[in-house]
Amino acid sequence: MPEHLDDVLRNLKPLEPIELPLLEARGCVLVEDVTAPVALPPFDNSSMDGYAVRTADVAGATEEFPAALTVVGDIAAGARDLPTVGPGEAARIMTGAPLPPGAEAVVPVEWTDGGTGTGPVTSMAAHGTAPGGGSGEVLVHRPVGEHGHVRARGSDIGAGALALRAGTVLGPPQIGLLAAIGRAVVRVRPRPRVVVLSTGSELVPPGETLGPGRIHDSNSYALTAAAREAGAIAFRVASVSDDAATLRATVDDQLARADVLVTSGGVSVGAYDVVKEALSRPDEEGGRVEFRRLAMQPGKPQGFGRIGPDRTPLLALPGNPVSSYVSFELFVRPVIRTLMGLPPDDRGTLRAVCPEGVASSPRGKRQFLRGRYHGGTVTPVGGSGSHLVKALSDANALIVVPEETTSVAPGAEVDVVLLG
Ligand SMILES: Nc1nc2c(c(=O)[nH]1)N[C@H]1C(S)=C(S)[C@@H](COP(=O)(O)OP(=O)(O)OC[C@H]3O[C@@H](n4cnc5c(N)ncnc54)[C@H](O)[C@@H]3O)O[C@H]1N2
Ligand code: MOO
Repeated sequence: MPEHLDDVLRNLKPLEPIELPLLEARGCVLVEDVTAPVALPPFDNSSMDGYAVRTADVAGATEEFPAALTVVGDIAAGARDLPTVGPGEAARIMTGAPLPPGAEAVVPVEWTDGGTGTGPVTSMAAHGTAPGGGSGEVLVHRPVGEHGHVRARGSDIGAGALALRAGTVLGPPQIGLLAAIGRAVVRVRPRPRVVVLSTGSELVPPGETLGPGRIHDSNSYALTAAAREAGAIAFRVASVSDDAATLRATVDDQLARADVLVTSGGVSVGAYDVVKEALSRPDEEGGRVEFRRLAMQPGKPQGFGRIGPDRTPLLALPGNPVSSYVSFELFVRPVIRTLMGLPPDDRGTLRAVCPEGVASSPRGKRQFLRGRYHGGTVTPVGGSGSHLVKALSDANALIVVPEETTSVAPGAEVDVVLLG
């Protein structure tokens, strides 16, 4: 099984970088060092709604003996023409507004009478209802130190400094930083385009009525959702019936928009296993898919190859719903991550106590049982049947039983891979 993953990832290179608008770059890997063209904050500004003052004017101020200052203006965030604050003066100032010339600090409005001539206030009167707030007199009840409640220019990042290093994965805070320094587009590894195609003449899309012997196509939905969750741009193709020529034509058509192709079903040993039939032969460019049986359960039959003019990777997953999902986790997710320039395995394994144990596991096969993990304990859900989609949806983890282990005693520890 690890050998199969090695084969799948061999010679797989991250996609060529492209420029993307910020929000499209979320989750992508940055490929350039980004420096800040401007300082953050770009100017000294107030961290409180209050009054910009000269510290000497309010030294020793108390509620009993307040400092009375003349209000020389009102400074809202975004203000351009700033009043100069001279001795004995103050300017009413809002959070984020530039510190005016002459002022050295800000006293929060709660330390003042807000210009009301009464006692301490808890807020300012709204400019709309009391437009005179930028004039008159204010009584300040407490002193403030130099730079008090002032956010200094460049205190976050200086102009010309490194904001983000190449290789950073762009999460929401990094996207926010890029926006803050004025970057609208960035150079990143793009999301791979993954085309998901299920096969089987029994398949009916959800929303349509089932006829005799028919089932709803669930794999293409689960796999497309999984590909998107892994970071890909995923397209779901309507299921293809068990006809090799139709399947081959569909796959060839889809190559134009695929960085990766994923199929489900048709890889076992039955008479209608058309994926094998359609993709085993070499294509015009010599690309072909190789089919194998791996020592794992679920997910024993697997196909992998590079096809078409661009040698597009194709992973042919088994049709049983749990098998296809587990196969995606083990093989397709690492492909998507590698193409994005991310480390292939982000899930990791942890140890957990399994109070119920595992009664039996096939010798010589690595078994991936579905489990519910909580606080260091994991409980198997639904048994080993690879048709059990409800149990899969109840699970949040895979319990990994190694090849040489044929049972796990109740209360023993097991390896667990947390899902999603
Ligand atoms: N004689 C043998 N039979 C089987 C073997 C074997 O070694 N010898 N292996 C079994 C294992 S293990 C698996 S896994 C499956 C793999 O079969 P295929 O990949 O050929 O898949 P299908 O036969 O097309 O379907 C299997 C099963 O899954 C259902 N299915 C298929 N596609 C979907 C879908 N899109 N949504 C929901 N369900 C789907 C399908 O109806 C079948 O029930 O082979 C075993 N057999
Ligand atoms: O490998 Mo099958 O995938 O065991 O059900």
